[in-house]
Amino acid sequence: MTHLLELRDVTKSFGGIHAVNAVTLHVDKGEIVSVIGPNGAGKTTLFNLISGVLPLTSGSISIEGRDLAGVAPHRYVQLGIGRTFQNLALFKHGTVVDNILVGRHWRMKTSVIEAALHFGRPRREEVAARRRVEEIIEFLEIEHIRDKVVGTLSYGQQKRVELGRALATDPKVLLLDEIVAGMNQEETEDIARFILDIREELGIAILLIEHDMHLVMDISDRVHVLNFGSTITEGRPAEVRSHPGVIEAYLGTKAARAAGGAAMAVEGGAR
Ligand SMILES: Nc1ncnc2c1ncn2[C@@H]1O[C@H](COP(=O)(O)OP(=O)(O)OP(=O)(O)O)[C@@H](O)[C@H]1O
Repeated sequence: MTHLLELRDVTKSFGGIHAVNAVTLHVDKGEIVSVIGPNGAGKTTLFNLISGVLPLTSGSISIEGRDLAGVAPHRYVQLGIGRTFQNLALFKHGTVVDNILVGRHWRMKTSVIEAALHFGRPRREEVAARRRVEEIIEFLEIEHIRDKVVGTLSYGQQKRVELGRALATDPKVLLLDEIVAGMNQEETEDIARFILDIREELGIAILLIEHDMHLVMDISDRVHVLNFGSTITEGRPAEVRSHPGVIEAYLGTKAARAAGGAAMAVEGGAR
């Protein structure tokens, strides 16, 4: 079976450190998969490999059966890999519309030179791009801030704009890097709802890195656990939560105490 996104024995070394070590994982259409692990486990490096920001040391990554070896990083977006970043990477002086439109332009086929030579396609593409941006704005319920300068918005609103920009690339799989970090509970619940809607209504698969264990356990179909770059285990949230290797990996760290507490609360139905 061809998976939507497939990593096989993916390794990334920095000098002597295996930041990611022989990781094999996949995401199928319609799935929400989370990658968790203590600080330094290799999660961000893994995302940077999947989105073409970093080259692999060894192994392979494919999307819809197409091996990404030799594919230029900017083409990853066109092949359907979209992402958000851990630290907001928005144009703070641009409006919400401008920022989401940037995502659309990453996806568009027309280059600047082509745009200078032909008129028909670029113009049609531009009209279609603006229409798509408006659909995304409506989907994310941010009509009321569409013309606001991004730098003036709250952190939660900015995160939503970043989500919008990633959606504007029309991804087949969307990588969300700690999308709810720094958000309050209400904002987190809003994002959880949007993630589920993105899957249900837009048919986009999701791969997320997350420290918020409530979110992970609530919305993931499968959870992949890393520690020191290697996979500890992979499975349904309930299986992963009680895995001895996972508990051990988290024990003693701050994230672990939060995670352990969250896991227990979830198990105990305290939410
Ligand atoms: N550019 C780099 N050069 C050298 N080492 C790196 C580089 N990037 C990451 N590392 C190392 O690789 C390991 C994995 O780091 P990574 O940032 O991927 O972990 P993480 O799971 O995302 O951590 P966090 O939860 O804190 O964001 C760490 O030991 C880190 O120091």
